Amino acid sequence: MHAASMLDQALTRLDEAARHLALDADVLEKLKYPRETTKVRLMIRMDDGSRKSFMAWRCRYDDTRGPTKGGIRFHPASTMEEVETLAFWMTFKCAVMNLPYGGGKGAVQVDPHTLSKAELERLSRAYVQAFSKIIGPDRDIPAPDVYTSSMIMGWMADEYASIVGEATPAVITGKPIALGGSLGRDDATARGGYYLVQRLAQQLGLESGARVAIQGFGNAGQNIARLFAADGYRIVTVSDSKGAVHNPSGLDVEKLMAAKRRESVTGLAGSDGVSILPADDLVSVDCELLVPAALEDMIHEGNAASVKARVILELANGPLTPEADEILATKNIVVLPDILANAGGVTVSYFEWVQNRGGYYWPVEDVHARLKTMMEREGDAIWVLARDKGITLRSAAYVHALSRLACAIEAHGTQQFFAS
Ligand SMILES: NC(=O)C1=CN([C@@H]2O[C@H](COP(=O)(O)OP(=O)(O)OC[C@H]3O[C@@H](n4cnc5c(N)ncnc54)[C@H](O)[C@@H]3O)[C@@H](O)[C@H]2O)C=CC1
Ligand SMILES: O=C(O)CCC(=O)C(=O)O
Repeated sequence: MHAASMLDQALTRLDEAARHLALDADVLEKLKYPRETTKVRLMIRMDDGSRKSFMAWRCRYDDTRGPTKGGIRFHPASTMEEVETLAFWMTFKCAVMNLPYGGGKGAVQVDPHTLSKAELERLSRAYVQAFSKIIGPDRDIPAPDVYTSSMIMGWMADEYASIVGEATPAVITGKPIALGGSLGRDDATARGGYYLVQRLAQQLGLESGARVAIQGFGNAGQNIARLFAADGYRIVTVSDSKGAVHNPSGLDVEKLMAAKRRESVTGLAGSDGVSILPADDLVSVDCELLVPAALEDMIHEGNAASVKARVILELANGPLTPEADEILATKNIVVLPDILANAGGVTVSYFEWVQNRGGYYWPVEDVHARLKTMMEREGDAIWVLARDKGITLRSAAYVHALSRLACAIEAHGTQQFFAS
């Protein structure tokens, strides 16, 4: 991760989108900087009685369109710049989907795999204690991201309830169903991307039987593998942080998931024609559809030219650098951009928040139907905008979001209300 320049890189997409709109200078001034980022050193008791501290952040990038919304990441390489960049992307993602939210994000710099379950719970509760004045159902609403889960969201919701003295499920989404989570949030990130590909399959030249390579095999990667495999796509290569496995005839997704539960997808190597591949080679595998579903900057100046896929579905946030975008455009590779492609997660988080506030819970079929409608509506609008303006889908997604943000900034007038 090139964290130092991450936000500047992300802002180049804003500048590019601004060229296609007649915007007041105030709009760009407002969106160029995070509104507030809070940094806290969390201190927890370890199982052996010692104390250990961890750096943690929460950024509320922009709240013009509503309370800030975005996940919390537990990762050893997380930095403040990464959190601010992810929060910037959330601002645009929520606007792309027309959700009544601004953008936020949080992180703890930790490798959660080195903690016991009890230590992980203490760390999750410590995060909420530290940020309890920043989060809130009408202020800032966290959710899961890399290496956080529904179990962690449940602990966090429970901690918030004990701080404020009443159950407040709408403060956090991605919770366990038993604590007010929504049906369908578990696979929503992948499902949104899947609905988008289904909708655009003809224009993208994709059909059942197409070969798919997936980078990252967590929530987003596993669920997209399952959904595509059930639809007749052939999953030929999959990677996780330990390495990659490859089978040109197709990998068995259930077996991949079992191997991942044991430790890593690489555990499948040696069986049924499955070979190990250096993880870096995944990007250049022969396939029609490449799905980055891990971390930022995985496709860059150094490897973009080797991509053979016709289409890239960005389930990860920021997996392509701006330099990679340029190289891929010259190769006519279509990129379904993160702020649209992975927006299924936050969209079903929004449904969860709505259900929490209404106290009425929807069947999973309703969640799926509403998600499909929204992915298709915004996907179609962005496709048409890109075609009419002769720009990439990424630029069109930013133009689409920026015009909504600009309207909201203007509507607020000069004295924007800040809930503080
Ligand atoms: N969970 C969610 O609701 C959403 C997640 N995203 C994004 O999707 C991406 C993945 O997130 P999740 O699946 O939720 O995380 P996760 O924690 O469930 O899984 C992450 C996966 O990435 C793998 N990984 C880590 N480093 C890697 C590397 N260098 N090469 C290959 N694989 C590597 C891990 O082994 C793991 O399988 C992130 O960019 C996240 O921000 C985006 C929208 C929503
Ligand atoms: O579900 C949410 O609220 C946010 C998910 C997230 O962090 C993301 O879309 O990157």
